[in-house]
Amino acid sequence: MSQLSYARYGKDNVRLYKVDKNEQTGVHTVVEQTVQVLLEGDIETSYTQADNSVVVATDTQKQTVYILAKQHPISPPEKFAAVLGTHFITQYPHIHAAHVKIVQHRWTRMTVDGKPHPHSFLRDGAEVRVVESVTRENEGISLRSKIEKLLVLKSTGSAFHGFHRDEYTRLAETWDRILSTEIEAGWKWKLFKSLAEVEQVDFDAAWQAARDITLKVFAEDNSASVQATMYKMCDRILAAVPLVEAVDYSLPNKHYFEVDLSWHKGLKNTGKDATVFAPQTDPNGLIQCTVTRKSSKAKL
Ligand SMILES: O=c1[nH]c(=O)c2[nH]c(=O)[nH]c2[nH]1
Repeated sequence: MSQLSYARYGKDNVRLYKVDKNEQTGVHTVVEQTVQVLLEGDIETSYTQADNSVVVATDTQKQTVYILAKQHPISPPEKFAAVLGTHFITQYPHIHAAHVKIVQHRWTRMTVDGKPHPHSFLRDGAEVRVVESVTRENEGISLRSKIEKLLVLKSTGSAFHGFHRDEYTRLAETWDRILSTEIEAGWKWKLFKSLAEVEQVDFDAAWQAARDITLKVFAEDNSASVQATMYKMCDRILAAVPLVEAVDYSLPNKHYFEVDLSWHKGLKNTGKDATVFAPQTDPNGLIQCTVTRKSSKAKL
C-alpha cells in the first residue's frame, strides 16, 4: 500500500560553547554554535517495523557532538561539520550520509580602555556564520558556507529606473533611494574527497573575503538594482576564492517609504527634501540568484 520515501533523523538545536584558555597570556577565545545533525541510511525498518536496533539515538548524536567538540577544534565550523559527518558515517556502517548544519553566533572581543579584553565579549548583532554539510559514503564531503542576518542600509547611492511599465505599474522611477537588506549569502565549495582535503582549506579567510566583498560592493556600488549589485558581489567572490563553485544571495528589499507631510503647513518631505521615512516590515521584495563559473551549469 505505502512506502517510505524519505527518512532522516537526528538532533536539532544542540547548543555548544567552547573556550580556549591560553595559560601563558591569559587570553581566552570563545566559540558558540547551534548544531543540527540528521542521519540517513538503512533505517527504514525503524519506521516501518518499529525496529529500534538500527537507531543511533538522537541523544547519542548529541553526546557525540560534545565529545568531538572536546577532542577537535570547533572553529572553523566547516572543519567541525566535516569531522562530525565523517565520524557518523565511519562509526556506523549502516549510516550512509550525515547532514550537519552549524550556526555560529557572534562573540566579539570587548575593547576596554582602548585595549582588547582577555576574557570579555559582546554580541555585536544578529549576524551568524552558517555551514551546511553533507558527508556521504563513497562520495565525499559537500560544504556550503553562509552569512545570514547581516543587516545593512545605505542612505543614497541606489537607484531604480527603466523597469518594465504597463497598466499594472504604479511605482515611480527613482534615481536616489534608500537601500536596505538583510544579507543572506552562500558559497558552495567544490566536493571534497576526504577530511584530509577539508583540513587544507582556509575557511576563515574565505568567510572574511566574502564578508568584505559583500560590504564593499554594497557600500561602493552605484546600485542600479538589487539584482545588478548582488551579481557583482557573486562575481567578485568567485574571483577571490578559487575552490568555490557557486555563490548565491537571497536579499530582501527592505523598503523605506517617503511620508507626505505637505498637509501640515506645507512641510516639504518628498523627493530631494525627504528626510523622514517610514520603514516597512512587509511586504518586501525578495531577490535571489546563484552565480557559477562559466564552464558549469547554473541551477536555477
Ligand atoms: O532593486 C530592485 N529590484 C526590483 O526588482 C524591484 N522591484 C521594485 O518594486 N523595486 C525594486 N528594486
